[in-house]
Amino acid sequence: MIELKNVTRRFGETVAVDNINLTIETGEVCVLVGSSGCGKSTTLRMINRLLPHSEGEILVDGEDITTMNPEQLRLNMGYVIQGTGLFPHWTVARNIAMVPRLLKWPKERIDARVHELMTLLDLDPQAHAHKYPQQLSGGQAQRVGVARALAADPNILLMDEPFGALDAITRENLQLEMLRIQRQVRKTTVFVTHDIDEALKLATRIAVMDQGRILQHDTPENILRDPSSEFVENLVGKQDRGLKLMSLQSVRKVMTAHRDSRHPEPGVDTVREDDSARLALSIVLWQGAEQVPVVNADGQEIGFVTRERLMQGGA
Ligand SMILES: Nc1ncnc2c1ncn2[C@@H]1O[C@H](COP(=O)(O)OP(=O)(O)OP(=O)(O)O)[C@@H](O)[C@H]1O
Repeated sequence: MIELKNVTRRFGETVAVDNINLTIETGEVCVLVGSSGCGKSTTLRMINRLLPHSEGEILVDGEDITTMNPEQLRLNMGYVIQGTGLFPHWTVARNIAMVPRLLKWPKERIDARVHELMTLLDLDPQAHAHKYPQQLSGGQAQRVGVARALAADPNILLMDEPFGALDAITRENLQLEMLRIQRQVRKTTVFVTHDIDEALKLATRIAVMDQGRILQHDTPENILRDPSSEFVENLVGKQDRGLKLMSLQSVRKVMTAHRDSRHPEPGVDTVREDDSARLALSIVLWQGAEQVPVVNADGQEIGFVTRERLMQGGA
């Protein structure tokens, strides 16, 4: 658990972070979102002591970080930044192995860990382990950055606009990867972005920041349903809130189940039970259909979702 209590950071006259209180529970993904200059990165960098805080207290698992050795603290916190920060003259494998080498793990353990992480991040070890960062695509390099942050199995992951420089498709793929990996490894994560859609997709809870303050700290659903101020309302988008809520809802929640699963009709569009209600709505609207069949991970048809139910869904 990470706790920020009345934390302020000043740069000369500028108050970058203004007396914030924030608790990030173990295993949750807290996304800091807000416009440029609102204090997101400063908040993140105070947590791993890359920046000292001017006032207040920051506790990790109940312990004040100023009483800890900064190097030890950072070894327990993976850090991923935009543009990766990989060492250009080191191979992918060596970049990922950076912290385990610092910790003097035996070579076999390091090799096994590099292999395991590259596989987890969908990077073929045979094809990529011996490449240099400039031989990778932007998306691959960012995956290596995430693998490096996870290498010594830290409890905490700090991610500062990690997907900010990527094209929309690669970005979406990496967001999905992150959700998958998070389900497997459950790191306490603080994630900075200025993209509200990225925040809504990835967060357990979102902290909306403006001018160094936290305006609202709540689940994506509550932020959409009940924005605490006009600023937050504008940030989440007044007009398409209903659609965004549907993106958060799975088909599973709005479907009618068949008594027995069956083979789907050939050639008919289907949705999976963990697809979003928004996708199902898009399909019924596009096809002018009254309902769409729902399949499970094995491709068996297990139910259907109706246009009528979907139209009630975002309310
Ligand atoms: N090293 C520094 N020296 C002086 N002022 C700084 C420094 N770092 C940040 N600031 C100021 O503190 C404020 C918050 O900056 P910060 O980088 O935390 O914002 P941010 O929300 O992460 O912005 P962005 O999304 O553009 O990265 C800004 O006004 C910025 O100019």
